[in-house]
Amino acid sequence: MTDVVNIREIILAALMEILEEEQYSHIVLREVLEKYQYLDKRERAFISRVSEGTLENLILIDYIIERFSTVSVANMKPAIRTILRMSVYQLKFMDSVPDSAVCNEGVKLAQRKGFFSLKGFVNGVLRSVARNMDKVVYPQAESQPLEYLSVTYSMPEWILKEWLEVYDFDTVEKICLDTHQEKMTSVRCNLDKASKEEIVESLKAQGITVKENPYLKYALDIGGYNYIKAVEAFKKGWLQVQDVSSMLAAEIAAPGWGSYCIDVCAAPGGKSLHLADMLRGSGYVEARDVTDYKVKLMQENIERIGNINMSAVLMDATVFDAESVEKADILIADVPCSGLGVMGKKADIKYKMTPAKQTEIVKLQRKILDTVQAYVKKGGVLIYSTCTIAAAENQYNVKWFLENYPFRLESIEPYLCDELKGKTTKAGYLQLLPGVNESDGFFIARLKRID
Ligand SMILES: C[S@@+](CC[C@H](N)C(=O)[O-])C[C@H]1O[C@@H](n2cnc3c(N)ncnc32)[C@H](O)[C@@H]1O
Repeated sequence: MTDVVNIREIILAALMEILEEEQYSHIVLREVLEKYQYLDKRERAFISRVSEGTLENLILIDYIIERFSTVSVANMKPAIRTILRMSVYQLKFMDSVPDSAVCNEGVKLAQRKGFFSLKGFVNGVLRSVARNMDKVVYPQAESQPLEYLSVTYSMPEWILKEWLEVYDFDTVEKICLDTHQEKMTSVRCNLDKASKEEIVESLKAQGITVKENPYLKYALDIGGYNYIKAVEAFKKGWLQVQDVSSMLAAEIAAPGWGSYCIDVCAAPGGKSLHLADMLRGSGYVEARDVTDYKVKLMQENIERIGNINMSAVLMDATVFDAESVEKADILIADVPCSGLGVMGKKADIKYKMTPAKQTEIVKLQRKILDTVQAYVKKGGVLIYSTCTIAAAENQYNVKWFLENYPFRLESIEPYLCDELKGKTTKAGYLQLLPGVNESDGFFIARLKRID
């Protein structure tokens, strides 16, 4: 590596932004890798691995630090806390870096950041961790199930408690484990533009790994590419990056020929584009979102694909629009949510979400539903979806909605493969669980207007 100290300084700065300044990890890390494109592949891989690994395992790392530090992690200076965290990640998970190098670099980093008086503290904690890592006693599943799940998988206890109210221990452990697994990317093939064979061939010609998706014939799982915008099949508009769970939302919406669709929280446009493809030039899709930036993002996608009956519209879903009343055959409310179903892709979500923030999100979801339900025609369908596993945002919101508005749940079994049919699908909704299903965590309900 060209300059190990600088590489670690880059990681420290990125982690500080994410953990101490509330920035989103996927944005910070993308910007860092763009900025340091000139570094060699190994150095960039080191930056990604240490940053992402530290985030994914933060609770476990803090647990280890607490065993060897006289100062609690919460009371440390932010830079010292972050140096210890990223160093302990390397000690625990990276055999390729010698312990002595991790300790020395941690101490040098503290010095470079001006903490001369804390050099001894950093050195002491790191060397104790390095010497005694094998002796750390961890919570056991039998005697301390909550602490065991929390420390082993670095999952906040409040989230686990919510899940354990609804699912058994084994299911919760599968969800937790899945957040640490490397994932392939789901893509939706646009079979009107190219056959699946052509798309697979084009991907393989670029050295990309391709796997069939178990739930939908036109979905593929791909891996081993660097940058999606450089993938030929993507540039030609043959495929969209979209998790299969999100594709299922459009499948369950099942727009008929000529349907008018309104997607009230549409950006970046995955489900809207999917609906437009399904309409095959008939009907129309209005893809709305609340910021200029996001509407532009959708416009870019519309232009790349070309020739579709869809427009991107700037509109706040919490503000009533009289012109939309009873206009939609299909209304998609893929509302903002806590995102606990996509933690495997965005490791910091689990630390940034809190019960108070979740309560605010539920209020926003209900406000959006309250406003947009009137846009559904009589006999039309409202699809309510989220990328979370929280009952408060999913099942309880649907229950609240049915108690207050003239809709009923409708079976979604006609739209699902056998593997996905289960306890609730006849009743009209589906909760996908990462680690149990081969998808993100996602919730979909099909609600039909009855008055
Ligand atoms: C879960 S994402 C939607 C993903 C999208 N449906 C797709 O499939 O690509 C939620 C979206 O809601 C948007 N949003 C948040 N508050 C909103 C509001 N008041 N009105 C409209 N859109 C809003 C966010 O900008 C975000 O793009």
